[in-house]
Amino acid sequence: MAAASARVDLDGKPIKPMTICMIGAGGFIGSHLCEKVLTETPHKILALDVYNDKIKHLLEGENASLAERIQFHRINIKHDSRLEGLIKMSDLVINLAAICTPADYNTRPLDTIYSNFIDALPVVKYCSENSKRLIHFSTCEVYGKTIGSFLPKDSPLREDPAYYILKEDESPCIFGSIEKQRWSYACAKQLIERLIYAEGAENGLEFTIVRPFNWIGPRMDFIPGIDGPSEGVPRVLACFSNALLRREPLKLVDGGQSQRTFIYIKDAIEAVMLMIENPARANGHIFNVGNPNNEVTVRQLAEMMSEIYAKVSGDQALQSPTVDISSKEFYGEGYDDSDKRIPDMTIINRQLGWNPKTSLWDLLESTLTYQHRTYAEAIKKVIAKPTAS
Ligand SMILES: NC(=O)c1ccc[n+]([C@@H]2O[C@H](COP(=O)([O-])OP(=O)(O)OC[C@H]3O[C@@H](n4cnc5c(N)ncnc54)[C@H](O)[C@@H]3O)[C@@H](O)[C@H]2O)c1
Ligand SMILES: O=c1ccn([C@@H]2O[C@H](COP(=O)(O)OP(=O)(O)O[C@H]3OC[C@@H](O)[C@H](O)[C@H]3O)[C@@H](O)[C@H]2O)c(=O)[nH]1
Repeated sequence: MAAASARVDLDGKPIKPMTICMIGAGGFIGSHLCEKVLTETPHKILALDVYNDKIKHLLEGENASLAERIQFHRINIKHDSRLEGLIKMSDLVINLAAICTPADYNTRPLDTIYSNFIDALPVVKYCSENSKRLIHFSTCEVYGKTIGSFLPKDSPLREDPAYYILKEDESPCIFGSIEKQRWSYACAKQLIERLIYAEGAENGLEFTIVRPFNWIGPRMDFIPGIDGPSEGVPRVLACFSNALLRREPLKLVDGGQSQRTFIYIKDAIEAVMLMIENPARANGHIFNVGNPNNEVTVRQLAEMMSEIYAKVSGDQALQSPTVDISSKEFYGEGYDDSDKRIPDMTIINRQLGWNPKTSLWDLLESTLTYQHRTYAEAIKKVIAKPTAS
């Protein structure tokens, strides 16, 4: 791979091939990161996960030169003595492993807290003790609610970006009360961020923390009843895709008034690659990774997805494409929500010169084309099957 080994970093220095221990490599983000690393760099991957369905095409791929640089280890990091050895064999550790679907935060708060804090502890410890660089995946949810959300509805200050733009080094983390168990995830992620930061300050751990802002694209989560449990509740992209595939109305939680900025997974992966290959610029930093230009309310997202799905599938959109549902009915007791999430891009721009490219319309069009191609036939078969009475 002569071309790949001649690659240089942002400062013109040659990038040495490395071995990356990727924990949670079998998930949505991990699968895209594995693909990118294998196809565009000479690096090797030790891929750790309990599942590998989303990276099977890389492990058994027709392309042997890719498959020989990735080694899958079926490991649950909760209890597996092989973890430290694999970390020791690596130059860089990337930890993606987590329970990260909101339907779990208030219904399985213990699992959520263990997964996002306790289970991440040994990873941080082994990295620190063995002087391994760590890229840890946190979340935009650590910001919680915006300051603006506490102002009166008609306050002109709500229009002032100072009250809603989320900055890594300035914004506070604002969560709801303990009864609102939605925040169990954000709180666990915040504490592991603080621990990693402290390991950096006191023991010299080389770290980068990533705060993803709603990354979406192919292979995200699962379609209930097809490649995941029928009663499971994935994140919004898969919930809405499932409804579109089944020709059912899209459910808007509490009227779909919450706002999100969505970023195409392929844009976001470019940012992670820059972090991987530019340690001098990325170490010691926390990075927002999102697309501030792609903001919509959840209602607008539903309307856009309905329009685009009609175009890619050739089916007419439903007469009433959405239906309102209370958060209590949809998620159960203890749900709460982030009102608005716009990332400030100053730090990632300054350190890595990165900017997202893909518009919301374009990323939904390519993602829904994938969803239709992957699931439409399977859904038709399930719908056609008579149900047992
Ligand atoms: N997708 C997003 O927009 C988003 C947003 C914010 C934060 N994040 C964070 O990014 C990371 C990856 O998210 P994702 O969207 O790819 O989620 P995902 O659920 O698709 O991937 C997580 C992977 O971790 C694995 N895993 C979980 N616990 C494990 C354990 N004990 N041992 C081994 N493997 C384990 C899962 O099997 C899964 O394959 C998570 O830490 C998540 O909190 C993602
Ligand atoms: O069918 C649905 C699903 C979801 N929603 C709403 O859509 C919004 C987005 O929901 P998502 O399931 O994508 O999850 P959220 O954006 O709330 O949280 C996510 O943020 C970043 C990551 O850390 C996690 O992946 C997850 O916590 C929420 O307001 C939710 O209430 C619906 O209105 N209908």
